[in-house]
Amino acid sequence: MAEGVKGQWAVGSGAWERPGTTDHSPLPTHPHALQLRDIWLRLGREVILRGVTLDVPTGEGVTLLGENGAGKTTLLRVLASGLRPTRGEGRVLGFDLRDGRAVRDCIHLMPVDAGLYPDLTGAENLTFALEMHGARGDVGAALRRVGLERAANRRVRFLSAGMRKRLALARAHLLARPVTLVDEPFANLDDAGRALALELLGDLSARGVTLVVAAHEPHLARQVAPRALRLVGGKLEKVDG
Ligand SMILES: Nc1ncnc2c1ncn2[C@@H]1O[C@H](COP(=O)(O)OP(=O)(O)OP(=O)(O)O)[C@@H](O)[C@H]1O
Repeated sequence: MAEGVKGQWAVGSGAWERPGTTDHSPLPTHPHALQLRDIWLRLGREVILRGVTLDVPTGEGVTLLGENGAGKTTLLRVLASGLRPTRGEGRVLGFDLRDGRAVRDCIHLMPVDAGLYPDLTGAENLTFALEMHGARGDVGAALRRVGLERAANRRVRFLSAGMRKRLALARAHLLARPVTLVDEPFANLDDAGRALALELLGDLSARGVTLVVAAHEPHLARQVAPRALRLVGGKLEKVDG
């Protein structure tokens, strides 16, 4: 732990079993899934985040709101250690954000564009994701659950936007990382797809996964991630009600 921040971070230890898989190798757990302290981020000439401080107890669900361009995706990328803050510090399950490898092992980010490999099939994308995390799971069942069994052997580049979103949700559900960040999970989905997204994310939440859901549909997102925060002017504001 860096000098100067001792005592600022809650500590804890334990083991995490990957829910939904047959792989029970322990991962660290911690009373706080996310801890951010005065995070600033500049991208080019623009300062996107201007002092974001956040504590998310493990297992809590957070809905992240904010208008287009507010910085939701950027904040999710910081949390996934994909972008290094210009200033400030953060921890994911006790791991310093600068320890990208440790953070990426316990976190999954579902990007807004689904973040799939276009030249792999649906089944290959899921299998590859499991292998990357050293986890096991039932790829066929995951594809069936999201209604993509017939698309299992089609390359992702030939799937529709909604089908890709379903596949990305299936991957997030299969991986069930202790901290799961989802960027606009309801976009591009039909009514049944939105219900499915709620079901899969609700399932993760019920298993103790800490969810952060960036969305423009608070009425949906808060069903699975009740605490709502809004990014305004690069800072987080509490949303009442
Ligand atoms: N690579 C980049 N370089 C420079 N600026 C960027 C970069 N990526 C994003 N931005 C800027 O950061 C700001 C926040 O973008 P971000 O995608 O985080 O917003 P958002 O809240 O997710 O928006 P939306 O609701 O439209 O998805 C925007 O002004 C955007 O132009």
